Amino acid sequence: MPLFLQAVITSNGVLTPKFEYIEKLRERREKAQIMQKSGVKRVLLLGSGYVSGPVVEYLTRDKKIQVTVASALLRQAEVLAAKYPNTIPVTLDVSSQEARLDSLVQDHDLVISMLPYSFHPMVAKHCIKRKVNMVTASYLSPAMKELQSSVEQAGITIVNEMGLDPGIDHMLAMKCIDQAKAGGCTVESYISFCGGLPAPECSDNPLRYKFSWSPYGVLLNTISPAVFLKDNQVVNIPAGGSLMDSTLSLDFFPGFNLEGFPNRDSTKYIEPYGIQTAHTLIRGTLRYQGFSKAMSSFIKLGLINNEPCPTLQTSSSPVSWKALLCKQMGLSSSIPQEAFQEAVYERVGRDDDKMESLRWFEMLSDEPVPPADSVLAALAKHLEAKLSFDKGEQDMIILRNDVGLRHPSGELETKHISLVVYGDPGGFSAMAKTVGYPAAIAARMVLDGEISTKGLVVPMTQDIYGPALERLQREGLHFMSKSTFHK
Ligand SMILES: NC(=O)c1ccc[n+]([C@@H]2O[C@H](COP(=O)([O-])OP(=O)(O)OC[C@H]3O[C@@H](n4cnc5c(N)ncnc54)[C@H](O)[C@@H]3O)[C@@H](O)[C@H]2O)c1
Ligand SMILES: N[C@@H](CCCCN[C@@H](CCC(=O)O)C(=O)O)C(=O)O
Repeated sequence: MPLFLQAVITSNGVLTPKFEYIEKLRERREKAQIMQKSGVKRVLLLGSGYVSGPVVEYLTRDKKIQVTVASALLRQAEVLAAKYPNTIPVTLDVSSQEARLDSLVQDHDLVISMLPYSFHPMVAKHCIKRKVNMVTASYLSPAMKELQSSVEQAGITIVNEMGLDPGIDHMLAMKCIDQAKAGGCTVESYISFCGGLPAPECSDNPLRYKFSWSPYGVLLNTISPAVFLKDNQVVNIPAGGSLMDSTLSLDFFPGFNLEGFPNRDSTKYIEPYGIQTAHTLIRGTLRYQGFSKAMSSFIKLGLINNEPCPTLQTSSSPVSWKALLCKQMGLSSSIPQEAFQEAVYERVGRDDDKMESLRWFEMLSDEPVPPADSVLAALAKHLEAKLSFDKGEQDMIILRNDVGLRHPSGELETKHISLVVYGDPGGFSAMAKTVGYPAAIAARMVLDGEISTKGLVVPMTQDIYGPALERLQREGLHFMSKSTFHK
């Protein structure tokens, strides 16, 4: 085909002759090279998913920052980059193109990894090799901690846990704890719950949930183990699904119908928060009531399983949900529908609501399972298709920290610190704003030398949380604080 007859759909949806498109890309790259020579800072953003938008929006407000958005999904990176100046989309699969990752890292002043968190240690190794600073919104995992001394030796900074939860929760906690200690108080308890939710009017599905961040991550968290401290007792919840049976109803905002369950190992924050005096320390996840009950049927059917599943990997002969569930229960897929439904009913504890939920998700039928590497990845794709936000629908985030403080007078005060944010219809989601802006603010602080500590950094010190919380307020995130006094 002659060159002028070839066309591409560009990120703004316009059919553009291919040579014009290539010309545009060439112009953008040349501009980037000129900018590099004129003191412009170059930021490599890895990942263009749910929460990446505000990162680019915030950074490119400064004309002296150029952002390269790299993603395995080029189209997704293009759509994001097209909205902002000085932003170049590139394709990169970090699992198969490590040399390309390395050369991109070398070519930038700072890397922000918004990839699935299992990739961060690999990215960090290239940042260490190329002495380039890095920011993530993810937990400081054991694999990242192993890199502590190499990060220090390389003389670079890696900021971790700079999102919402973890992120804003830590910053609000530490601001309160530091101020309380300065006033002579002792911290007796810390209870923090955070949830990414649909706005209440968008919650009409059996899970009362819609995805505002990685569906795979949301689902995987439901079988995580958890540890927390309650009245000086360490409580352990084993991995594999008991978490969804450890739900309690929460009424700190009585107008919302909320439940919560513990989130990972809360006790590991006793030391970094400096609250060895606390008898209770719980970090938890918030959902609308009904989530954990509906979710537990997926768990009971063995669907939250991330082991490779070769039968699901091909799209040529798709498996049906009925056949997959039969396999999970050790039944023949030719079993009559009635007997199949009875077996499922038995497996989910003879609960009519759970059956209704499985029917709503079309999982008791011959509906095909999306091709994926594992049963969990297939479920994530299936639910994402059914539980994404429609145009005009809003998500919300709720974050609530309750900090019990004993005053020198003996009086007990509970500080209730809350953040409630709604997504902008047609704009950024609440989750994207509350994860992307903290990460972008940290990136600016590193680029500007405001964060200069070398090694693995978390936002728990006043030099970081002070300016970061102030800047987040300027982005429209309003923190509320109230107190209750007990005799
Ligand atoms: N701290 C918090 O409050 C918080 C909240 C939400 C998300 N997060 C974290 O932020 C990160 C981004 O979250 P998200 O919801 O945008 O995730 P997402 O799944 O929507 O996006 C992931 C991005 O990575 C890209 N990607 C996946 N595999 C890749 C590969 N092999 N090579 C290159 N690109 C690849 C995808 O194309 C996508 O652009 C995740 O690590 C998530 O756990 C933190
Ligand atoms: N706990 C809340 C808020 C979600 C924020 C997601 N944070 C991720 C961070 C994972 C990481 O990147 O290390 C999580 O899994 O908790 C909810 O579930 O609605």
